[in-house]
Amino acid sequence: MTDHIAAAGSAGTPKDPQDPHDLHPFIAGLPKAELHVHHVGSASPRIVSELAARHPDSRVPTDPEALVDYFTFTDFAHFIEVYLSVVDLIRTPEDVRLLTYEVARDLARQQVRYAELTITPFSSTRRGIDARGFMDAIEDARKAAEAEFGTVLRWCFDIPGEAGLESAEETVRLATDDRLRPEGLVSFGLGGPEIGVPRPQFKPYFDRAIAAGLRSVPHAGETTGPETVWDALTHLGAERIGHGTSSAQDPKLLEHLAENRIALEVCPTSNIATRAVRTLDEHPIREFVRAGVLVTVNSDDPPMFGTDLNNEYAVAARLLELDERGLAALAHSAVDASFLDEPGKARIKAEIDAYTAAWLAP
Ligand SMILES: Nc1ncnc2c1ncn2[C@@H]1O[C@H](CCC(=O)c2cccc(C(=O)O)c2)[C@@H](O)[C@H]1O
Ligand SMILES: [Zn+2]
Repeated sequence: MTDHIAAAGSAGTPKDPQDPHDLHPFIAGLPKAELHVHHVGSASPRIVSELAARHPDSRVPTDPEALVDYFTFTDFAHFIEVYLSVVDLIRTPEDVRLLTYEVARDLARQQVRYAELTITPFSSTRRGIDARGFMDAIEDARKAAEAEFGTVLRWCFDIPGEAGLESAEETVRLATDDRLRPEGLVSFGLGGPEIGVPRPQFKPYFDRAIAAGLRSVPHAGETTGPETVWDALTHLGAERIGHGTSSAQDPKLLEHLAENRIALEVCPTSNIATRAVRTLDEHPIREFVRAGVLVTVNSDDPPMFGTDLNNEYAVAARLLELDERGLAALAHSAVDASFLDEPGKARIKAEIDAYTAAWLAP
C-alpha cells in the first residue's frame, strides 16, 4: 500500500459496525457540498482504464490495480506529469460527456447535493477538442446528472498557469464568449504548479472574468508561501482560496481571511499525496479553525489520491475532533462558502439539519 493511501486509510477504513463512535455511517449519509474537485482528477480507475484501453498509445495503465502505483507521486511536479497523462486520454466530446456524467454519479453516491467542478477547457481545446462540442458535452452531463441523481453541478474554469498567458487568454475567452459560455459556469480559477508562476500576471484575465459575473477562486499557497495567497487576494480578487495551506505561516493573513470570510478549500489527503504537507498530523487545518477562518473540506483529485469526500470528512473529524454536530457544521460551512443562491443554500442546510436531528434522535 502506498503512503498516501495508508494515510487516508487510517481515518477511512470501515470500523466495527457496533462502535458507537464510528462516524463513517453518519458521514456517508450526510448531505454535502463539494467546492474543490477537478474534473479530470475525478476520473475513477474504471473510467481511466477504459479510456487507456481505448487509446493504446498512452502510457497510462489499463489495469485498475496498476493505477494505485501509477497514482503514487514523488512530489507535486510528478503529480502534474501523471495528471497530464490522464488529460491526454480525453480526446472527444463523448469522452468528456462520459467522464462528467460518471463523476456526477460518484458524487451523488456520497450524498453530494451540490458540487463546483474545476474544469480546464484549455487542456481540451489545445488537444483538438472543438470548443462547442466540449461545452455541449459538459452541459448535457450536468443536466442528465441533475435529473437522474439530483446532484447540482456548477463549473469553475481554471487557467493552467504553467501553460502561460496564451492559456489564460483562451480560458477567459471560453468563459466569457456569450456563444460558448456554459450555463453552469459560476467561477474562474488558476491551477497547476505555483513555483515560477507568479499570480499577479493573471490579473487582467481575472478582471475580465469578474466583469463578466464570474467569482474568483484561484489555487494559492498549496506549494508556495503565504505571499502567494496575498497575491491571489490583492491581484486576482479571490473570494475563496484553493488550498491556502501556507496561510498558517502568517498570522496577519489568517486574521484577514477570518475577518473577510474568505473560505479556504482545504484538501488534506491531497496535500499528503502531492507531498505539499508531510503528514496529516502536521496539516494546518486546526490552526485555520482556531484562527476563525471559514474552513471547507474537499477532495481535489479523489481517485488519484486514494480518497473521496466522505473520507476527507472522516480525516477532518479526526484532526478537528468533531462529533456528528461538528461534521454537520462542517457541511454547513461548505454550503455557506458555495456560489449557490440563498434559497439553494437554505434548502441543503435544512436537509443537513434534518438528517443530523434524525440521526441523533433517541
Ligand atoms: N492539487 C492541484 N493543484 C493545482 N492544480 C491541480 C491540482 N489538481 C489538479 N490540478 C489541475 O492541474 C492542472 C495543471 C495543468 C498544467 O499545469 C499544464 C501545464 C502545461 C500544459 C498543460 C496542458 O494542458 O497542455 C497543462 C490545473 O489546471 C488544475 O486544474
Ligand atoms: Zn485543486
